[in-house]
Amino acid sequence: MSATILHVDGLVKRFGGLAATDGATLDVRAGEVHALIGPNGAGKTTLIHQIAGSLAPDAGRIVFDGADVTALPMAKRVHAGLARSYQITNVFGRLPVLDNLALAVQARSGGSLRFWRPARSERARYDEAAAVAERVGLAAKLGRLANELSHGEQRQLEVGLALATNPKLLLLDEPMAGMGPDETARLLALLQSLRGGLTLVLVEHDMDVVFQLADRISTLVSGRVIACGTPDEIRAHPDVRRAYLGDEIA
Ligand SMILES: Nc1ncnc2c1ncn2[C@@H]1O[C@H](COP(=O)(O)OP(=O)(O)OP(=O)(O)O)[C@@H](O)[C@H]1O
Repeated sequence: MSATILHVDGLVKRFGGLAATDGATLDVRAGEVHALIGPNGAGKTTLIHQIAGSLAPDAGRIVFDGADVTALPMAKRVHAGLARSYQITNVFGRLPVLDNLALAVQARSGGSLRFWRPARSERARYDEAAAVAERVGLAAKLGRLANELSHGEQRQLEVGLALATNPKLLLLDEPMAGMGPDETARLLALLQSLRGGLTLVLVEHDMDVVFQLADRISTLVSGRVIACGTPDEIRAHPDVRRAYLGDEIA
């Protein structure tokens, strides 16, 4: 069995009187694809924000790759190898795909946005950006402006921007949202191709995607993980069926 790369212990986040996460506990193994599912409002996105570091928990602990990162700001978590795929609003729409990726590579190296840089490191950065573009299926679109990409291609670019930070674990919040069947199939194939070297944690409402992609699934209800297991175990789990899946996957 693989080692645990992420241990989430008793995370709580309250918004006024509402506990969006209410003692969420979860273990993610190195190299696995781990899906978070649950009904609307169960706290999935809140949990992803807490793991990424964009939302501070009110209680609980996050241990990543052997270190307690609960109090670390997001940028330091990215440096430690814990990255989140962002919505396209965070990319430079009027810059080409390749430049967006090169900026993400630069951000990882801690580079500032100086206008003078040694030519060799500049070339290395662009070579690396091109390699990431290839990995996410955008090798033919290097010169295309980000805001001219199709919706599915923008999602591929988002994944590429996260990959450019060279993560050990990648968090994805509803990667398939708003995509048609062809685009979904393409992104699914891309995520499949990442398995192994990288650990993936994703929130996804498309159960076909979840059950095809995930090695293990955690089910969140009212801010707590009520069950964790393989797709077969989750499909058959009486509490999960009662709380969420019902006849959907019968
Ligand atoms: N910033 C916020 N302020 C107040 N309430 C919030 C905030 N963010 C989330 N909530 C509430 O916390 C609960 C959990 O929300 P969250 O978005 O984490 O659930 P989710 O499982 O991702 O839902 P969905 O599947 O609908 O995206 C919801 O009741 C939501 O309304």
